[in-house]
Amino acid sequence: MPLRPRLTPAVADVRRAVRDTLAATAAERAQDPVAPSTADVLVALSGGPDSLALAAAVAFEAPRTAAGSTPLRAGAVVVDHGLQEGSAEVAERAAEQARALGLEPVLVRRVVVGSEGGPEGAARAARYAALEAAALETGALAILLAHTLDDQAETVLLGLARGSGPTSLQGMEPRAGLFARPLLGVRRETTHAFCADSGLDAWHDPQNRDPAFRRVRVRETVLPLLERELGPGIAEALVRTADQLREDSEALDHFAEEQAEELADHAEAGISLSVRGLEANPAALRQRLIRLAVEGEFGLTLSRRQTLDVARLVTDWHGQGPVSLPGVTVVRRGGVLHFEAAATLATD
Ligand SMILES: Nc1ncnc2c1ncn2[C@@H]1O[C@H](COP(=O)(O)OP(=O)(O)OP(=O)(O)O)[C@@H](O)[C@H]1O
Repeated sequence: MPLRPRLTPAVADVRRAVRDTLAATAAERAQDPVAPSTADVLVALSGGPDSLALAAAVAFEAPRTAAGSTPLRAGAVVVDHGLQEGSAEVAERAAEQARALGLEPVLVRRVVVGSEGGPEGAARAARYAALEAAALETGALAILLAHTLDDQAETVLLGLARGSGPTSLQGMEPRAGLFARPLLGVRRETTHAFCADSGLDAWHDPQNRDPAFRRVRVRETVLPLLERELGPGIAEALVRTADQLREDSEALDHFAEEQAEELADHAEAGISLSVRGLEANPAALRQRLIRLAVEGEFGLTLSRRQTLDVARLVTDWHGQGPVSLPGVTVVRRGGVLHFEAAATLATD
């Protein structure tokens, strides 16, 4: 299937969207040109229209992106979750399409999906682990995911419906560690038009239409209803809100990290924070300081409820006992909050 794309508006839009990410990766590669690698970027390809359009745009743009004195090399990874009948054939077909587009190497990785975090969460965890392993194997500096503006808008709306805080409402990050999402500014209809214009025959995951999933109902019913009732541009508006929240949230994270350096004391048993320092901070910073302490010291991510339980040792102090978190105990003693490994306290 040699790709002879017409340069339609959709093809131009998707190609343009990948250029910045590829240029950033090329600059990174040029810093370390002798590092052993077989690919510089990997496209995470499910075979669906979004990731197929991404794969085709990257296949076109990568050889035109200079990484020092050589062009950028792009490969692909297809993860076979082994959950649906015929999944191996779907994965192999996607891999064939990637090879035909000129991506190299193209890896197919079969994963075993556990049960922790529900079926979707477990599949996602297995997929991300396989993608990271593929990057390690090939020496790739970035894994490109094909989430679109519509995916982002759905994520924000789902977060609003759950009453989430800014961390969820800011949606998916354009870059997080190895993972990059170059299509977050591109509408799904554009990736679909890209495939049609380029003669690419995408796979349509039946789960993407199954109304048992909240996300599918948001996509197929809720967002179209909002657009009808409130006017077009709702998806873009939701993403603008998410972008503003991300900016504010990043600023608060930055201030909290600065404060943590002043307020935190590291001891053998764990970490402690001065109550007076926590009191002097507004709630948003106090909660971040608590989360930072627990995450930095014990690698535990606190829910909002757990964070507020700990914060009450500061804001609603009446001599109450310790707060128990998974593997961590938080106790207030002498004007200080002590975060200690649960086992340490038990043997005191
Ligand atoms: N089986 C897979 N193998 C490799 N990458 C995947 C796989 N499933 C999803 N991804 C990557 O994660 C992104 C988001 O996945 P998600 O399931 O939310 O979207 P999707 O509906 O599968 O999108 P697409 O239209 O690309 O299939 C995909 O765009 C793709 O880049």
